[in-house]
Amino acid sequence: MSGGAAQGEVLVRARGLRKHYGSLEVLRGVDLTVRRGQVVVLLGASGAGKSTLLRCVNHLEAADGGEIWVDGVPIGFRLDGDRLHELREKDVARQRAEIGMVFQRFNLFPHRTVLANVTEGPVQVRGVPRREAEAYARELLERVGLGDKVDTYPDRLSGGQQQRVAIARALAMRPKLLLFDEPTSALDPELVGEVLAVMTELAREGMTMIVVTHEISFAREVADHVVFMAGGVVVEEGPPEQVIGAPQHERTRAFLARVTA
Ligand SMILES: Nc1ncnc2c1ncn2[C@@H]1O[C@H](COP(=O)(O)OP(=O)(O)OP(=O)(O)O)[C@@H](O)[C@H]1O
Repeated sequence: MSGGAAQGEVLVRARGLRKHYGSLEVLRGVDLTVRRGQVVVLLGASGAGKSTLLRCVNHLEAADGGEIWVDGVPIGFRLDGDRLHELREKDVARQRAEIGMVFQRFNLFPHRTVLANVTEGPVQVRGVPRREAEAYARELLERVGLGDKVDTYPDRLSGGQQQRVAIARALAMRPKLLLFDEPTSALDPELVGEVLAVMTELAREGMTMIVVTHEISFAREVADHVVFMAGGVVVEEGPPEQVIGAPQHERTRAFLARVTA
């Protein structure tokens, strides 16, 4: 989608990432590289570790081993000269503010208008003046096709509209990276397209994105790079025409046959 992005600088680099819950090893040495402007789609069956990987990139989970760097900054640590220090809460909040996340469930504040849902982060986390945050929020809501819904409350919106508010909310922080965790799987089928259209537009504009989805046509048409995970490891990765068009691994073939059936 992003054309020359393959030559872009590395924005996310994970090396040998490990994570376990009790005796369950969820990530067993995962490497991931995302370049600026790239759209990377993570595919894999339920339990493969995709969400956990996203949550490690976004500070929602701490990895047990390995490293992740976002824009040259190690997640969980701050570099001071050549010394690593554990981040303080404030630093973590700042790092997270630069990474937008859109979840399967939209997690909007029900008692706040659409506009207030979008301005909340910039006003409270970043200290952006409300007037400025509101002007930008209106612009973003216009972009996701909800310019006429600013004063509406979330429960008056369809699932697709709520997810588009959630995307505008993630963009309001002016993130350098957007993470999507199955953004369309809670939607009625007829509403999936409107959310994918917004995501496709963002990809065209050069937003760097990691997307966990089972929407194979989105992966085929929009992704620059597809990563197929199973059992906490990356089984196969490459451009969509390779991983989706001509998968090399039996597990990838079986997965694709199942989701496209
Ligand atoms: N907080 C947690 N505590 C215990 N186990 C967890 C926790 N989070 C995830 N798991 C387990 O880790 C495994 C991987 O989960 P993860 O959500 O990363 O997989 P996934 O590939 O995203 O699958 P899904 O599509 O179902 O979300 C699953 O077996 C899940 O039950």
